[in-house]
Amino acid sequence: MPDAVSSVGEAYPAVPPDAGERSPGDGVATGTNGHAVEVIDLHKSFGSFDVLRGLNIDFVDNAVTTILGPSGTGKSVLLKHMVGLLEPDRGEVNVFGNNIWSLSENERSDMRKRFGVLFQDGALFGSMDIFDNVAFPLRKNTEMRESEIREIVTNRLAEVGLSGAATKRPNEISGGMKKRAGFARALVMRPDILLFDEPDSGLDPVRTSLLCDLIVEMHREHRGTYVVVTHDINTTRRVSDYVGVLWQGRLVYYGPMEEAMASEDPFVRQFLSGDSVGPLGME
Ligand SMILES: Nc1ncnc2c1ncn2[C@@H]1O[C@H](COP(=O)(O)OP(=O)(O)OP(=O)(O)O)[C@@H](O)[C@H]1O
Repeated sequence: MPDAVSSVGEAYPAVPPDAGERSPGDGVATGTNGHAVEVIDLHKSFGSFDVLRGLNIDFVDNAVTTILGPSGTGKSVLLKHMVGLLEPDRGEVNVFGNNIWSLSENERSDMRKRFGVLFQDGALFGSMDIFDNVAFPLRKNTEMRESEIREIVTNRLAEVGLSGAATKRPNEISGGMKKRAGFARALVMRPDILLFDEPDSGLDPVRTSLLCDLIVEMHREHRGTYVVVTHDINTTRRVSDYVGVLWQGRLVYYGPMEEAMASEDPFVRQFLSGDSVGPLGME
């Protein structure tokens, strides 16, 4: 297993990522330039539908970047490329300076272990209790003794406020608790990069706020590069260091959170205000 902690730097780079036009191979041969993941000219089509159409975005090491965008614009497809579950038609995804698709299958598999993913519904196994769900990645991917696993899982469950739910099955707990259990499981391998696919979906505003606080707290505690896909402006405001807006398979805005909130950019303004009039249409 790769050393999940040492590769992550301590501070945010002062310079935000370059979201301009680039070609594969540009400036990626050496190191990461403070970027955990670099997405370069990414294209992906399904049949005749061009989903990603030359997407460029870099994810700053140790920062929380939120990706906003209308439904169907390719946010989940982007996350799947980042973790190496989808192969680009064109372009590159470099993780800590390595193009995922230049790696051997074994190396790619090791690379995937540097990611944690929190799916919309927590993606818990219904047949296992919460403890076993959280322990699953450790049992599958490591040689750890059961006593070590117990200690780690107990700590992670305490951090997400689920100590009392360890023996419950997923169908015995609420949607918010499932998300927290999914979060504990995503953290258990000490990932360098954590991907959240709409962590707030299906939660009421109070539980959304509590989950956001937890994301911020866990990031402060464990560090790492967090990428949060959401439609929720309150989530964006609460958790983000940087904000990107995706539309029609391209990045149409990128900036630090405070700038995004004050931005006059028409894409950002329309998304933040939920206005039906503006550049973001149904097509
Ligand atoms: N494996 C696939 N095969 C065919 N089409 C796909 C596949 N995966 C995604 N798509 C299509 O790509 C488009 C973008 O999907 P994606 O799930 O990335 O959107 P999204 O921006 O995450 O939307 P939402 O906010 O609604 O979750 C959609 O039209 C979707 O149907």
